[in-house]
Amino acid sequence: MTIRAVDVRKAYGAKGALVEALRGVSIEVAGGERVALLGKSGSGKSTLLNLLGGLDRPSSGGLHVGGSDLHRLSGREMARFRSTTVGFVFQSFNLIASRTAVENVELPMVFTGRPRRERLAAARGALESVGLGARLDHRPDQLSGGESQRVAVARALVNRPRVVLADEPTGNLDSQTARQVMALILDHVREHAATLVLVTHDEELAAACTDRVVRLVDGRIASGALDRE
Ligand SMILES: Nc1ncnc2c1ncn2[C@@H]1O[C@H](COP(=O)(O)OP(=O)(O)OP(=O)(O)O)[C@@H](O)[C@H]1O
Repeated sequence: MTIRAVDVRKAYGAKGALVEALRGVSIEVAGGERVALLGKSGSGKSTLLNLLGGLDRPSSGGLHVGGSDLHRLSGREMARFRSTTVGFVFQSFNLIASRTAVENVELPMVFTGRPRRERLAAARGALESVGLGARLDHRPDQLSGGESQRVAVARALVNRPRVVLADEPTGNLDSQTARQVMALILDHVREHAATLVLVTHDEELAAACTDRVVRLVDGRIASGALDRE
């Protein structure tokens, strides 16, 4: 699924204390392509990723993912787009503390209308596929960091998203666990010809796991916006 941002700007805060996180970003990522977003802290990487996944809205500019013009969607349509099309993985896992592993993975399926029994079976299957079949009923505080991130990956991928957006997914993991987590994400991307945008500080990870590196500097793209660059 193709992702396209056209002259996207994003400012936070009110007049007088305005932070311009993105200052006119245009980028295209082809269906099935894997792109890394690199840049210094504060350069706008997470802001851009959140806009591409419909977690936030731009101040101006166009965002097109597959056939959807994200900037035109209602809140309800946006929630549907996120749950059916996008899988998010965050550095800090973002699991729901009061829910078990299986309940966390079930959550994105609630919007699909599948019956609960089927959702739970799919959640169990997804956890088994990331090697957590023995941790189904554990809550996040009963899991290690690596296990938590594998639950988060199972949750992100359970609806078979055509777009995977990962924000420093291995930032809190040791190198061996980091490799396992990246392998799970990359296997999904390959198997489903999904589009991957990976935010990272790690040049080596970017080179090993993606087809193209896009660099952000102060809210603008410095290089890599087009695949011929
Ligand atoms: N919700 C917010 N409210 C106000 N300012 C924000 C908000 N989110 C981000 N910013 C500001 O926007 C700019 C870009 O932030 P962003 O998180 O996109 O950068 P980043 O490149 O992902 O950084 P890091 O590598 O540290 O995660 C920063 O100056 C940040 O302080």
